[in-house]
Amino acid sequence: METKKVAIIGYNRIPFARMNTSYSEQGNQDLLLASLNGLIDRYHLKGKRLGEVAGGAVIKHISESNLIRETVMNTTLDPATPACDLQQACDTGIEAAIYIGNKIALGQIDCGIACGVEAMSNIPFESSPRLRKALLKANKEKSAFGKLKQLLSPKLKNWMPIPYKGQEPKTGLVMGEHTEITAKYYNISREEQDQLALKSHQNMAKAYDEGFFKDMITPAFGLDKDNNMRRDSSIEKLSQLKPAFDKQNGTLTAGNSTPFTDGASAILLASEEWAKANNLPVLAYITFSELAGIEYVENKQDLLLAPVFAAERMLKKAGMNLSDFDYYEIHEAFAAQVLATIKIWENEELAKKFGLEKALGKIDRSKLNVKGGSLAAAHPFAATGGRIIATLAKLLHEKGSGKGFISICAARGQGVTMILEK
Ligand SMILES: CC(=O)CC(=O)SCCNC(=O)CCNC(=O)[C@H](O)C(C)(C)COP(=O)(O)OP(=O)(O)OC[C@H]1O[C@@H](n2cnc3c(N)ncnc32)[C@H](O)[C@@H]1OP(=O)(O)O
Repeated sequence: METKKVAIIGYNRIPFARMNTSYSEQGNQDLLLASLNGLIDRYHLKGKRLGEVAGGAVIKHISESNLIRETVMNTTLDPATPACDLQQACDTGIEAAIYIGNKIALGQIDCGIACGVEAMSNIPFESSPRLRKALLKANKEKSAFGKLKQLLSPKLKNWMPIPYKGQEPKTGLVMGEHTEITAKYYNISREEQDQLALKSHQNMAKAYDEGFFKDMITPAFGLDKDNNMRRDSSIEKLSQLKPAFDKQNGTLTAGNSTPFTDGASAILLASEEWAKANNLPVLAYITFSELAGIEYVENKQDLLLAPVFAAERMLKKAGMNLSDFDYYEIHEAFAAQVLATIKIWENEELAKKFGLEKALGKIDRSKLNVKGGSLAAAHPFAATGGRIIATLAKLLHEKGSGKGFISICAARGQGVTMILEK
């Protein structure tokens, strides 16, 4: 069976905001709706029935189990547009693009939207198992006295809401603690991390000045720019920040780690035929992608390094070398994870020790995250994939030719890589 080419046709996101700042009153639906509405307006999709909308949020309330469909129903798309919720940690957005892309490739749909959102300011709190049991039992009691007896049975401490900590259940460590181990194990210095963080902010500030984001971002809830991006950062300031996860001997700080973030993004994918029929130019094509997992309970240092293997498998299938690309978009969850990933790809000895057949080639650093990365834009988990794919598609469209490489690491030891081609 012949497959169709998967074209990236459009994009839209809202500005990303540090948690508890500009979007402190908004939930997942509000942010996603703003992002989808911007996309619908820009590409004149009002009233159209699309093949499917797929995406998700990493953290949702119980009432949001059909978040994407619920949000689509609030847009001006034809309500006959079906939708699907996906969740896969920080690779949710890119996995949504792969899901929609595969359906287009197989001819099951001719167009669709891949999207992602994170409303960290409004994340749900969990309740203790003891309290949950008491509430369920109280519900079953017939008499008011019986209900009261059940409700009063849990100790006061069981009534405390349990906040999100982002720990890996299998290790009990948060991602910053894992990445602190990564930095030490792979000898990633504080200075290298701070330099990468500074470059991310400088690149993004330059991109804003040049108007790169003008047709990519729609203002929302009074915010018109990513509010984590700093023009006042410097190596001096970054080097003075205190370690955040290993207070004594750590190198990860608030400056070289992403903050918790609110935001949403969406991209429009289609077959070439649909693009032509709708008079919309193709920005770039998704040509390859790969998902990998990695062991990280014994090897705590490797939690965010699964893209190392994804890249090896993907490049082999594509018949390409890591040096063959015009641009590289590597998700900066932490500067240390980016630097460790690249070090393993580039260093023959380290690559073999890690389990690769051989080193994958060099990355020209002047082609890396040229419009800023997650350290500057910040990182609303499920929305990051859309931001990265959109950025690379626009870069390739402006250049008029070439290839781009994407790498996104995620919690639970998973990672995705992707190739876009003009
Ligand atoms: C989920 C997945 O699947 C995979 C992934 O992507 S993993 C990534 C997941 N993300 C995380 O785990 C988030 C990790 N981040 C955190 O926990 C927190 O942001 C953190 C502990 C690193 C920092 O939290 P914090 O201490 O509250 O940071 P914050 O108060 O904003 O900043 C501390 C200081 O650094 C300064 N600072 C931050 N960035 C700076 C920069 N670039 N330049 C200069 N100064 C900076 C701030 O101004 C602040 O200074 P003051 O104290 O003088 O105000």
